[in-house]
Amino acid sequence: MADEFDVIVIGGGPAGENVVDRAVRGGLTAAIIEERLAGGECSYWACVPSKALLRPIDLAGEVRRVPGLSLGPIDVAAVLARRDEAVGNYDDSGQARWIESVPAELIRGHGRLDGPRRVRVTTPEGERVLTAHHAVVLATGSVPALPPVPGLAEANPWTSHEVTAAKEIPERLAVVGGGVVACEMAQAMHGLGAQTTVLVRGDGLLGRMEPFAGEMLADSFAEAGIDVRTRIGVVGVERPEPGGKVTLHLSDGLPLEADELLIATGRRVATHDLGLDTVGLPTDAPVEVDDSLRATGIADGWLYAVGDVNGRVLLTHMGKYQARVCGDVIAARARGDELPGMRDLAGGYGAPQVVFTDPQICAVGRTERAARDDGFNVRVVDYDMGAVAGAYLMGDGYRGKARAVVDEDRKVLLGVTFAGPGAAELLHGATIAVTAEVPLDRLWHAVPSFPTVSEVWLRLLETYGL
Ligand SMILES: Cc1cc2nc3c(=O)[nH]c(=O)nc-3n(C[C@H](O)[C@H](O)[C@H](O)COP(=O)(O)OP(=O)(O)OC[C@H]3O[C@@H](n4cnc5c(N)ncnc54)[C@H](O)[C@@H]3O)c2cc1C
Ligand SMILES: NC(=O)c1ccc[n+]([C@@H]2O[C@H](COP(=O)([O-])OP(=O)(O)OC[C@H]3O[C@@H](n4cnc5c(N)ncnc54)[C@H](O)[C@@H]3O)[C@@H](O)[C@H]2O)c1
Repeated sequence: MADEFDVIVIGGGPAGENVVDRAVRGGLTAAIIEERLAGGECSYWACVPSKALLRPIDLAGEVRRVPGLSLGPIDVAAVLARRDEAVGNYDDSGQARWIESVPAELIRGHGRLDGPRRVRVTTPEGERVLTAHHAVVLATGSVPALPPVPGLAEANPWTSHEVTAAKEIPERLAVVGGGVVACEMAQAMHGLGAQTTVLVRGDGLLGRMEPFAGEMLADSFAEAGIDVRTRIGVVGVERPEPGGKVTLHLSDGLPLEADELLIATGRRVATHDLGLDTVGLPTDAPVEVDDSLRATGIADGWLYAVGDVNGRVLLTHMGKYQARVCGDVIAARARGDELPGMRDLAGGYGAPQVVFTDPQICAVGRTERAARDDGFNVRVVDYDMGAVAGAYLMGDGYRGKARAVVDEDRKVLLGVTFAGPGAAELLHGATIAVTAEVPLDRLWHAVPSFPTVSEVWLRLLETYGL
């Protein structure tokens, strides 16, 4: 006799956990299947450890900007120990207790679809076959992708997994990629003592954001001594001794030697051995969903996908948001409401994101380019954040820049980007303004406190002409 649940979730990361929470709140029974650690990539090998490694570097930057404070050398062992604490020493018993408290059943093992509404789980004790009354939700996340460079796989390079769990800081680190993982981890490893070279295939860092953000970050990296090389490819890799020195052959013809190599060239969805073929879906592509997070092309609509695996936005907070929508939708449909109101709207506005480098790069909504490509009547307003009184008080030589992208037809914000120290906490105001489509003449009455960096909002609106 098969085990039966109202909802079965495959993948116990932040997205999967939030589906279970919402579905159970909606009166359903649920099971969640996890093959590694409950809490997912985010808790152990991504967001949490990376931010634990970056926090001291961020703070050191702040201290350097304020006269009268002195900074001793960073105690690397203490930083790594705090990182270990932040990831619960790779023990998920706290998360497992939380799942029990929902209440939901945590099933440890590898889950795969086995035809409509059925999930086969390989557990340490043997095989279990589960049946879902209402829904199966895929929340299996993503894994690092290695480009097909000769010698690379054999060189056993670091990916985000190894760098966030580093036990030692390499003397010389080569980083391939110019995206968020490359930038954050180059900043962290350099700050902890690695001589760091970043090899970027494109023209600059953070190519999906406003160009000034990547330029400011590249300037800051150069000042700090991080060597950023753009328009360069890796054509071959050699590592004769496992764990020994690694030589990168570059497209400019010059070799680069390093003690460790970090590949940060993006991710692919975790759909390997997930049984997608048993329900007629492609096995190596993101699981396409509609705005209620229901997989498209499935008869009876019992399959959903949330988080990285649907390829919409690879960010924890967006995966959790999708999960809340998805859990509520499943519960509503189970009650017989075939057209529940909940929909993923936020993704369409442009997700908020903070890159935790120095300067912090924060953005929500559309960049100028994306807004123009989408056909909006765009006006761009820029302001030097260093000219705001609150920024001066934050420290000497505060440099920052803000950009607002305005829809001139509706007089609302389409996107906002801030680049500057401590800018992360400015972002949510922008997220509210963009998502709620607050009219600019109404936003004008949201008075920022003096002397905070938030006064940049006032200056942006004045520069616009209000
Ligand atoms: C270095 C790094 C730093 C990041 N920092 C941030 C950040 O600061 N902020 C942010 O918003 N995002 C950040 N991200 C992105 C974030 O980690 C992901 O968007 C997030 O983890 C996605 O959550 P998820 O639940 O979809 O998947 P995951 O967190 O990947 O969890 C999926 C879970 O499913 C399990 N699983 C997979 N297949 C199966 C199976 N067949 N059976 C059973 N279990 C399975 C996996 O073991 C895993 O535990 C970062 C990513 C990286 C790599
Ligand atoms: N603070 C945060 O919010 C945060 C932090 C880390 C990661 N993340 C998320 O995790 C996801 C993965 O991050 P990522 O940095 O791995 O991916 P990414 O897609 O952001 O960046 C990948 C980079 O690698 C480059 N690249 C791709 N293929 C290459 C190749 N063959 N050779 C050389 N360069 C190549 C790309 O041009 C790009 O610069 C992102 O979507 C990101 O949003 C978020």
